Amino acid sequence: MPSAIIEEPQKECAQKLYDAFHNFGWIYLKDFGISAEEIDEMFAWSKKYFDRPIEAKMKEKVVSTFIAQGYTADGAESSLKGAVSHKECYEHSRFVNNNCPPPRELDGFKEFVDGFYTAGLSTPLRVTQTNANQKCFELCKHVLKALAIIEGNMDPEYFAEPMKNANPQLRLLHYMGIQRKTLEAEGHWRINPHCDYGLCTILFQDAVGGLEVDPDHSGKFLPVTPVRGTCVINVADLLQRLSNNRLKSTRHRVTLPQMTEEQKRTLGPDDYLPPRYSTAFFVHPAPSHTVAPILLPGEPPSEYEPVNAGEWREGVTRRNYTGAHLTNKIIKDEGKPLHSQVKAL
Ligand SMILES: O=C(O)CCC(=O)C(=O)O
Ligand SMILES: [Fe+2]
Repeated sequence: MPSAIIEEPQKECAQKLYDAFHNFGWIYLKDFGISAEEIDEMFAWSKKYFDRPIEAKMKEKVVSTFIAQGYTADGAESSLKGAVSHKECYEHSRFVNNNCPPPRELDGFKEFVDGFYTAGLSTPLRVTQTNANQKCFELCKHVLKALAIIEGNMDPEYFAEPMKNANPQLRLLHYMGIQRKTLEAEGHWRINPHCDYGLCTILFQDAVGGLEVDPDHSGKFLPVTPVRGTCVINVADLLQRLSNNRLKSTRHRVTLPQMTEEQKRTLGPDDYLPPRYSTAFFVHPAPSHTVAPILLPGEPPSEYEPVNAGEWREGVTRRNYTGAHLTNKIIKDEGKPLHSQVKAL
């Protein structure tokens, strides 16, 4: 039973958020404390990171599915057999970042991306300035609290403990400039249709477009048109399991943006689409946390078994990186489970 008294305005806001997640699976959020300029800064850092030579980035590639941290080259990760996702990305972790470019490579980058996690920690890790990226971790905690207030009569503080040692994953994405005909070919995407596999995802996109969602899993994808100064939040697999399908994991993909004939004519030489930048913040609970479905009174047993969050995450990461369909098997699986490396905060 809820252990705290929730004020009406807070409850009303939580209800709106919950209804949007329940009915659509994803939302746009505005006025959430991160300005459009701060989001621009995020993409400016991304651009600096990806503009470096491929040899430098490959030295920092992801080498373990337990600590999926570092660089992933074009084509090295795909969650769909037979699909090619034309993107490169950089994953940053809250705790272990051995594959982060050193200051001599990219001065200031580590401090910037580290900052996604540091707000709100009551330890020496806490920093006094508050910038956009620190607010991401705070934002995800607020969103989860709002959902807990409404969902299945949960304790509003339900997520406080699993988020304390949580290791959400920050992912900077760069979709290289690409010919239109490549993306029009069967099985080619900027990112193939998939569901995220944490609790939920906070996503920032630039103005290029191409993100689409299929919340009903019916194959009918709708464009998520970029709106400056907003972020998009979508439900992911663990929240679907936890809520016993009351919240549905949102299927999504990135492909050709919707374009008028005029826009197609002005694409430039050889029909190249401009590059696209986005940043995802995948909200995962602490690896030791068990995610078990919450049943409403009288509900029949769930189709979902309880899962350990760390094993779940590692299992999906392994599938995405080492599927037989991928030629670039970069994972050596030599890492130790993350929770055994995390020092007590
Ligand atoms: O780039 C985007 O807009 C979506 C990225 C995404 O879905 C992912 O990385 O899981
Ligand atoms: Fe995704």
